[in-house]
Amino acid sequence: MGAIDVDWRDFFPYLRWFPNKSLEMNIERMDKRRKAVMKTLIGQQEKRIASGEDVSHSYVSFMLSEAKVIPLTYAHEDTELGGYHIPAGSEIAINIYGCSMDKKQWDEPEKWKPDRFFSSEYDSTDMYKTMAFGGGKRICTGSQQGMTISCMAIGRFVQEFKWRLMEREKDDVDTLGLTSSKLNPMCAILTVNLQD
Ligand code: HEM
Repeated sequence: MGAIDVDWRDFFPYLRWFPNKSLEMNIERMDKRRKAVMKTLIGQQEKRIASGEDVSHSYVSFMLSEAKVIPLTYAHEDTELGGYHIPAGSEIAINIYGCSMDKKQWDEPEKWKPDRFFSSEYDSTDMYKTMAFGGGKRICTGSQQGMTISCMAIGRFVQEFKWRLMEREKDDVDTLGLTSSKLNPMCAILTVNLQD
């Protein structure tokens, strides 16, 4: 949640001094809760390791052994990435919207064409194609579960119900923040699909 929260000051770096208290408090609250959970998990794992239990295949052990966890978007030292020179101290934001609209990667990217994923050209298991789950070492650990639940839920909604828009409802999707959201909540009428 914190990662996709938008701080408008990022778009106007010269206004960085301007306070944005609600965002900062929100991030602080999430950070406290995350730290409390992580501290407990790490504590439990450390106890298991100290007792000699073999926990080498656990995710937390892996993270503990590689504990120099590097945020994806901050360059600690001068580095080369994809042929670009990134000076130390730079913050890097990946333009996922731009990647998803890249015509070299996607045929008619602006069109809603879920059928495109039937083609072998678009491998739905290729996590880097959409970056929906992030990437690298900190990639979403629940990606498989997220994919399974989302696909199953959407499939069931489509199979079990007939969908139609409320009268005068129009397709007014627009991009707000970092994700695409409806400008106004969509009102749809669902009826149970009794045909099958
Ligand atoms: C469709 C559903 C989901 C989406 C779109 C999603 C997306 C993401 C994204 C974008 C990240 C940040 C990755 C990065 O920093 O590169 C993330 C991290 C994470 N997600 Fe998910 N996620 C989903 C479902 C889940 C589920 C079901 C779980 C757990 C059961 C989960 C657990 C996590 C955890 C633990 C992290 C932090 C990983 C780390 O920092 O090492 N996610 N997720």
